[in-house]
Amino acid sequence: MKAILALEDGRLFQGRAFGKPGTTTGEICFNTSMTGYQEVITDPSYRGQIVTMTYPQIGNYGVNPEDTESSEPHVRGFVIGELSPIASNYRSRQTLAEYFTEHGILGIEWVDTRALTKHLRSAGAMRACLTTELSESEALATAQNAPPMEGSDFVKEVSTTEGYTWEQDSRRFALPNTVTGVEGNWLELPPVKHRIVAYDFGIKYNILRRLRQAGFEVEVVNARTSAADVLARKPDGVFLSNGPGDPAALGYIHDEVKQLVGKTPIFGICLGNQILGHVFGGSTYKLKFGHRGGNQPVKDLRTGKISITSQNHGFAVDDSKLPSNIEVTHINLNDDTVEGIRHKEHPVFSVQYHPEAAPGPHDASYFFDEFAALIDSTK
Ligand SMILES: NC(=O)CC[C@H](N)C(=O)O
Repeated sequence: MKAILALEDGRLFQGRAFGKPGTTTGEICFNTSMTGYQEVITDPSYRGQIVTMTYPQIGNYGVNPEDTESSEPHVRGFVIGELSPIASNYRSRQTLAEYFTEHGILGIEWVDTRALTKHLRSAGAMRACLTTELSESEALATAQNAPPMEGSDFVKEVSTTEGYTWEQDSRRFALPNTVTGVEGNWLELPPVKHRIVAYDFGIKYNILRRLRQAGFEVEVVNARTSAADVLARKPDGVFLSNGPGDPAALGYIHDEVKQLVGKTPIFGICLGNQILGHVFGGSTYKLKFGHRGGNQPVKDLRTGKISITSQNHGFAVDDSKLPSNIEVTHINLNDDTVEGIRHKEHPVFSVQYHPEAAPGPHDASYFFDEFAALIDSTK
């Protein structure tokens, strides 16, 4: 079945549909990761977006139940060069096309994703319509009428309704006995040392796994939980998660987090970093085309060390608006944008990128232990 991808500026692409036929709109963005399509598709931060993968062939290792980053896919649509005709891996349970059909997601293959990505890099992020039903002119009009990403609160769609304590089976990380031949070959989890509350703005499973591996018991709460409610639980610290949409549209969250600063140690990732930017009196702005992929170079300004990092963000903290009690600790070497900040008086720090990887490099994974050390230093 034929599919059309129409960009709001009139650029059109045609290809072959897979997954669930229909019509979908969203902000179109590109991800340069070579592997990890399943983690990308299920990352709640992609809510409201049509994602293009620049890696030419996708789907070759299928879909398995262990590599999801949340309970469902969040991309509004998926654009690729070629859907692998073979899904082959010992953990694969279904093909990507079957998974999309089951979850109602429309994909398009046979798109020149290099041309599309170069177009987005020069023209900037924009709205798009992906359809198997509409004509080219109808698809274009639908893209132009879609709501913009600026001002969108998607956190309310993805945050957990009920609070819960993260339970982790250490065997999740094991290679099965059928591969290793060894009974009980799994990663032992350390004993719980700290108890924290994590705000769920669209949290990825691997953040929860990495926090547990660093000795945290994590109580996950809805994005609307008040600061008073969080403090009443007497946590050792508070974590602010990643999440979708425009960080400037979340005033109700900024107001609560503001009341936590100075009361408890805080660590934020991605949307959590942007929320802290607002809480500290600064602001965020939309990047021309965002950072999404597993090869983003970040410099730690305190040590001079460079990490290759996993990223997924379309907004950034404006360093010119940060007050003098906030230190910019990390910058992106591609465009000098803010990648990490720290409060000079209170135990609060955050990074714009993804130390949990999933997918991507593990250079930055030490931040989970740094949060534990920060909590210890304040006790
Ligand atoms: N991964 C995230 O937390 C993304 C944060 C925000 N939605 C952005 O696009 O910049």
